[in-house]
Amino acid sequence: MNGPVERHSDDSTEQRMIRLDGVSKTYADGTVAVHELTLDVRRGELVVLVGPSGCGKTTTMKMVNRLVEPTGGRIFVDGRDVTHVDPVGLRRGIGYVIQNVGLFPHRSIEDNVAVVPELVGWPAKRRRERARELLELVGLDPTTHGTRYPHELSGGQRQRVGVARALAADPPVLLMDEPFSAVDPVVRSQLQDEFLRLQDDVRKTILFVTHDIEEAVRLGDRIAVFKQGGVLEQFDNPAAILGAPATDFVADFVGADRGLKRLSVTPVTEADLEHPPVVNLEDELATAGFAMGESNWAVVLDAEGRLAGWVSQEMTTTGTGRVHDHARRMEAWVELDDSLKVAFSEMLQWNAGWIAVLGDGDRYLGVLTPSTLHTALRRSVEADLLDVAPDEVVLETVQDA
Ligand SMILES: Nc1ncnc2c1ncn2[C@@H]1O[C@H](COP(=O)(O)OP(=O)(O)OP(=O)(O)O)[C@@H](O)[C@H]1O
Repeated sequence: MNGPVERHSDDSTEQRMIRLDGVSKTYADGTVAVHELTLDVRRGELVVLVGPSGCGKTTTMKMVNRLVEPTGGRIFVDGRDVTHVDPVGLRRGIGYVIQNVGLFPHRSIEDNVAVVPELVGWPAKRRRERARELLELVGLDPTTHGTRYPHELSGGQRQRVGVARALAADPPVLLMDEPFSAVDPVVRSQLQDEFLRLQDDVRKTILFVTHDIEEAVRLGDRIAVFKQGGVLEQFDNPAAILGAPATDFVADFVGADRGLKRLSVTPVTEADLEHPPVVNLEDELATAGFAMGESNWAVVLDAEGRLAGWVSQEMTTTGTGRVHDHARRMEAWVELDDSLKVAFSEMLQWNAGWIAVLGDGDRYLGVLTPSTLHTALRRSVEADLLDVAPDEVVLETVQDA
């Protein structure tokens, strides 16, 4: 394996919202929590810090809002060196979400969300409107939940309030420290989905800490993998972390099943698709049978090129009339850019030997089979290893070996 890598592209100064420049932290007792860390987060990007317990993730994050003072190096937020600015003012411009949220127990949910706007002197009406708007944004009903107290909500709902509170003053930067780890796996997965949708809307610059590689892969635009002593082992996009771990430590950390994890970060592309015969709903069965040639089945489209179903060669030889009298509906489909994981679970759910791939609002593009799905996965792994585009990869097959 190669040594640690740090890949950057498009790194103009305006692009960088958070920059750590050779930052270190040695605690008073001599513990080296972070060692000369250089790392940046681009505007609107979500970077996940991941690594085993005690590797310095939380320390790194807390140095950005100065809850911990670095012992070396410099930190920039939006181009400004924040190492020596007033920490209280700094923190007002940086949203902070932590595990177990830390809501004020004797304040209503609405008031909890409005804490920062209150601190910075917004009038009551504006605070209330903002709180209600944010509760809605994170999937809570302001009328039902806004007047309740923290203990009257579920753990997942409290985490949502934590996110709403962090967004209240519309800070450009969010720091999130294991925000979803105190809830059960099902709620956690829901919160992650909602959070991704929310981030699509609000596009904040986010530094996110977790010790869970699955969460990192799901949420991160880029992932920084740390090992003990706050040493950065690899900083790259999820596909590259899974497909081409830079060190043995990263390979161990992401796990032997990284090929499977990779399914969730590899999108279906047009190059992966097969193109079986296609017939039209209005075709005569005989014409359709002829168009199928040697194939046992064909995809059926309507007049606008949308997926209508499928028809078998046998139906065309035993039946009469037109395709639409015999075609079967096709329930198993995905959209272009869905992940291979979504495609694979769709195949399993419908027990289907192939699934249709649609793009551009319902337009049929081709099909994906278990074998093309496997090829797509191998191609994306090879592409990362060779650092080329996926369609430039020539895969060896067992027959070639
Ligand atoms: N206030 C402190 N004084 C001394 N050592 C500390 C202090 N805070 C953290 N440490 C030590 O610094 C190292 C990094 O801690 P940190 O909390 O940053 O790790 P982490 O990666 O966030 O861990 P976890 O995943 O368990 O939260 C650990 O060895 C920890 O014991």
